[in-house]
Amino acid sequence: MMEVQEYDVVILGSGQGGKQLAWHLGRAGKKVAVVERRWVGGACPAVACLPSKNELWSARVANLVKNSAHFGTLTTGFRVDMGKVRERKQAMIEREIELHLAAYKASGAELIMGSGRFIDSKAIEIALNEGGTRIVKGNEVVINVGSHAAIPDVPGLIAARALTHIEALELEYAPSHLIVLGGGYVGIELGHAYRQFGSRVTIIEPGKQLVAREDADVAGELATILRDDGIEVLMGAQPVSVHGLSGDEVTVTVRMADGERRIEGSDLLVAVGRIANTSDIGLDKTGVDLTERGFVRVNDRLETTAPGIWAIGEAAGSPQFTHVSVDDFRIVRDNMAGGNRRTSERLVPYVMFIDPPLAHVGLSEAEASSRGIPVRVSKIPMTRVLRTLATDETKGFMKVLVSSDDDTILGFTMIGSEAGEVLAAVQIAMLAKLPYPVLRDAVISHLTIAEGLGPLLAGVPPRP
Ligand SMILES: Cc1cc2nc3c(=O)[nH]c(=O)nc-3n(C[C@H](O)[C@H](O)[C@H](O)COP(=O)(O)OP(=O)(O)OC[C@H]3O[C@@H](n4cnc5c(N)ncnc54)[C@H](O)[C@@H]3O)c2cc1C
Ligand SMILES: NC(=O)c1ccc[n+]([C@@H]2O[C@H](COP(=O)([O-])OP(=O)(O)OC[C@H]3O[C@@H](n4cnc5c(N)ncnc54)[C@H](O)[C@@H]3O)[C@@H](O)[C@H]2O)c1
Repeated sequence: MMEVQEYDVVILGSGQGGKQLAWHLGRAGKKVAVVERRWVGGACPAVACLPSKNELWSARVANLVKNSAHFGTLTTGFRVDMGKVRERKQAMIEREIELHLAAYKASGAELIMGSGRFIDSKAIEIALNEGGTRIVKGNEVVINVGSHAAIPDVPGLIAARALTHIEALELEYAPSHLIVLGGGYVGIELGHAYRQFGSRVTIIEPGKQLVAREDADVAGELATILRDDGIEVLMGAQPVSVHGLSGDEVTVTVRMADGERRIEGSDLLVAVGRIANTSDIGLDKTGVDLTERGFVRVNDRLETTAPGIWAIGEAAGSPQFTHVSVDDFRIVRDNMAGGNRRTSERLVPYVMFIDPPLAHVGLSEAEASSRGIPVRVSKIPMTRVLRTLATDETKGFMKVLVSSDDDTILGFTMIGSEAGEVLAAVQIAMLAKLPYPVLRDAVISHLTIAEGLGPLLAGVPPRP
């Protein structure tokens, strides 16, 4: 019988919240093990947020150079070196790995590289990457195994060896024509980046709008921006078959309201959502239940249905953002220590990093309406923000929702230059429960984008 090594806490998956918890508990003197099969710091710094934003930044530079004559800088032709783009991204990932290893070492938490699977309620057998097996058991266990890209059941898609975000971030060429399945976060961010690198891009979205959770005016503005930049956006387009091979020649047939259409391209990216990595980790041995969609069932303290087992991040069905997984860590940390923090009490912002970005926090108009919450709405185009006169970054708008009952800010959405930074200012006002006239009348530096909050909030209609 193999030795079972006992720990105070075992964390399965070095995800965004789990690693923070490991470092915290390790520093506090607990005996902690983290089991990670592939990426030292989880998906975000290896194959998701950081590498994608790194390449998106390179794409923005390419776009600025392409348009530099407009700003008075003349170049004698330019070309994008995708090998160099990938190399810069890879160097950042290597630095991240070193930083993560140093953080593990400094905290005293043990990182075990291997694939983990429950064999008992709190015991995990690890197939070690270096060969061999270990069994670790935690007094408490945390599941932080994340998710992977879903591959829809479309005939010919598997044979076409389509890219997911992982392979798309490794390309050493800009595809001549990239076809993207999915008009969500990954498809739009990477599709837009490759357009800026010079690819022809077609985005195929079965829904009636892009980014389903946003208001129709937001999704419409986004589609306009993508189309103005030369991206073909097909909505209400259901992929029915795929032929050929991504990286060579690939054809996607879609069914649309007016019949079938064939799109011929060179490369195919699949970005249709995520599936939790929960199917093969032995949860049947634990008493941990899953939801119908395969996420670990948790309460809003992030406790699973098995005592002493917690779940964090995407595997727990939390909103699919790194900052949410990190907040899950804070909730589990405090609840493990006897506190009572809840996921239902938090305000979750998010930013889609296209150029210009889309940022949102709080209620949308559609949510307010479906929940019967009366709101006052103000919206201004980015052309009303004085800074855009200087930068020519005039695309997009700002929109704010204020309660009709009092002066509370309930929601904010912006597509426009620096949207993510302006978002944080509004989010802080919301957290502080600042009545909107206080922010409206704040002295905000001229000539910043945030200055636009003045005219935006001045446009809030009076209380009915
Ligand atoms: C292309 C892309 C770009 C993104 N950009 C952003 C962004 O800009 N901002 C943002 O907030 N979010 C972004 N996200 C989302 C963000 O990456 C995720 O929400 C975040 O990484 C989720 O973290 P997590 O804690 O759930 O786990 P993850 O970071 O997914 O980590 C889970 C870890 O568990 C490991 N694991 C799984 N099963 C096992 C097992 N059986 N044994 C051992 N280890 C296992 C995996 O290898 C992985 O390392 C992006 C996602 C993608 C795909
Ligand atoms: N900037 C960020 O914070 C960032 C960036 C990337 C990803 N993410 C996170 O990762 C999550 C996953 O991203 P994603 O883009 O994979 O999913 P998504 O849920 O954002 O979008 C998936 C899209 O694919 C469409 N779709 C579904 N089935 C399809 C099919 N058969 N063919 C074509 N399209 C289909 C859906 O209608 C939807 O619009 C995001 O929701 C987000 O939470 C965040």
